[in-house]
Amino acid sequence: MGKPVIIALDFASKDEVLTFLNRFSNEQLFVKVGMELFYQEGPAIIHDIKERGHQIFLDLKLHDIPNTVKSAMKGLAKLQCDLVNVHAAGGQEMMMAALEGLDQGTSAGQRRPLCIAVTQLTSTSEEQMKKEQLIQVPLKESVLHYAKLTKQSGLNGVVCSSHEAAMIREVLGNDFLTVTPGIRLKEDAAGDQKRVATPDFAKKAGVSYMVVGRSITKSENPHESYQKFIQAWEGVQL
Ligand SMILES: O=C(O)c1cc(=O)[nH]c(=O)n1[C@@H]1O[C@H](COP(=O)(O)O)[C@@H](O)[C@H]1O
Repeated sequence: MGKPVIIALDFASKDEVLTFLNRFSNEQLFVKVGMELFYQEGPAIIHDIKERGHQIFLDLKLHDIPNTVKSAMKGLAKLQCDLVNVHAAGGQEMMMAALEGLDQGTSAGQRRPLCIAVTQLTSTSEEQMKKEQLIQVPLKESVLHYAKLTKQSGLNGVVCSSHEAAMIREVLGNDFLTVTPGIRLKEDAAGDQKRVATPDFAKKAGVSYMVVGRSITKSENPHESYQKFIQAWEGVQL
């Protein structure tokens, strides 16, 4: 596995992204392009980032009828990102359609992007889930249910919080990816995230990749902040 940190490039323009990436000119990063950036800059931004040799998680969280998701994924596969995602709440048929689309859009000799599914957003609390989604089981049970459905659908892993990662690994195996946002150093503000954890907690839980946005991108010294997350991870001996 490469770097354990996926940096969320939640910027509104290509200029801001390039200014940010220039601070890391000698390093190969794993970065995430989400809705904010992709909706402003379109597919061209993927080419710009790939040109610099970084790995890309294209986080568009597809959630629609199976046919629409399949067609969208067929197009997204052509961008040759490393990782893409959907919402598990879209259901098994939709997740299988996503894979079919990715397969169709991947040319011979190219590697199909890995595909993971969001279980419960890390900005969702158990109380909120019960009240707003009318899901009456504990949040961990809901996350595990979605993770099982995701695996049954043939996907490569899930987005969850670090608090559910150990359980998912135990039930679904070490090869099933757990990608966890809501990562903060002790001194960082949680902001809108509800299920947060530190990098050392994440490592002990067996997380595959930590997603970190604002703690790095809004920092006065992003390079130093990035290193802090890497060092905190590497400091934990399992
Ligand atoms: O799929 C995601 O990446 C994602 C899922 C989730 O449950 N929670 C979550 O925060 N994210 C993304 O992870 C990033 C977290 O950013 P920060 O809260 O700034 O570290 C954002 O880009 C979110 O869109």
